[in-house]
Amino acid sequence: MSKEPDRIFAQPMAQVPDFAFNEDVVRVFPDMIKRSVPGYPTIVENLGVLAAQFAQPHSVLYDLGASLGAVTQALRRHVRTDGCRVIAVDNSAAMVERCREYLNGQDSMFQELLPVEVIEADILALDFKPASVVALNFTLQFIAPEQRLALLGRIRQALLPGGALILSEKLRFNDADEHALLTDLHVAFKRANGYSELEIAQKRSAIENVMKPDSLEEHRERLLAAGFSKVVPWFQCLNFASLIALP
Ligand SMILES: C[S@@+](CC[C@H](N)C(=O)[O-])C[C@H]1O[C@@H](n2cnc3c(N)ncnc32)[C@H](O)[C@@H]1O
Ligand SMILES: O=C(O)C(=O)C[C@]1(C(=O)O)C=C[C@@H](O)C=C1
Repeated sequence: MSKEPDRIFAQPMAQVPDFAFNEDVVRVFPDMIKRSVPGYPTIVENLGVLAAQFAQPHSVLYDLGASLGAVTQALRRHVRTDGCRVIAVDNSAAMVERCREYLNGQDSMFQELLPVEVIEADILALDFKPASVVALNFTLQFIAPEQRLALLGRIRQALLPGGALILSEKLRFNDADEHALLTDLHVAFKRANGYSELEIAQKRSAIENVMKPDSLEEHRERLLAAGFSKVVPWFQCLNFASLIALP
């Protein structure tokens, strides 16, 4: 993975453009996500461990909004179930191109990995195959809020008995004090990871129009409305969490 440091928001910008998963972001993405999302390495590695418990023989494992394929690589490190294959999907051409390179690297270093296909597509237009594991790792928050329920409904329909959706998201909190505290602590996390006040402020304004976090309660209610039977949070670090949703 690229070691290039994220300096995207380091210089003052006259007008901060909306955040996009373009070539510039792709180049620094491993550094950006690790320094921005508390618990990210733990979530990614354990997503593989969890997936191994839900993977059903001869089924598909989806990594939706795969970016550079960190989750796909974790699935391939941990899932040993017969006949499984991974489908990684992203609608950023720059991400998909680099993701394929990284997965080729993984193929050349390890044997007997699950087969993987990387597709450049909009997950809202995807024709889902029967799947035992679906990972949405910090992707749903970039989908327009009015499209989220329909997408989760289609994922639920595709899920096989014994499978699971694993959903990781930045959270907002209905209690104003809780929201303020965890937001401040997230800023402290970013500062401790070397981001300046300017970088933190410019990134905040870049993502505010394109990334709309929900509360844990909203996630739970929407997942149940989409037909999931049980929602179990398995990880939270500050204002970032990951949930297991069972069909
Ligand atoms: C925060 S990143 C996901 C990080 C990644 N899952 C990981 O764990 O490293 C969100 C990704 O979702 C992708 N994305 C956003 N909307 C999408 C859509 N409608 N269809 C497919 N991919 C989408 C973006 O291009 C971006 O790569
Ligand atoms: O909240 C932030 O500041 C973030 O940077 C979050 C977040 C995310 O959750 O996906 C936003 C964009 C980048 O992909 C990396 C991290």
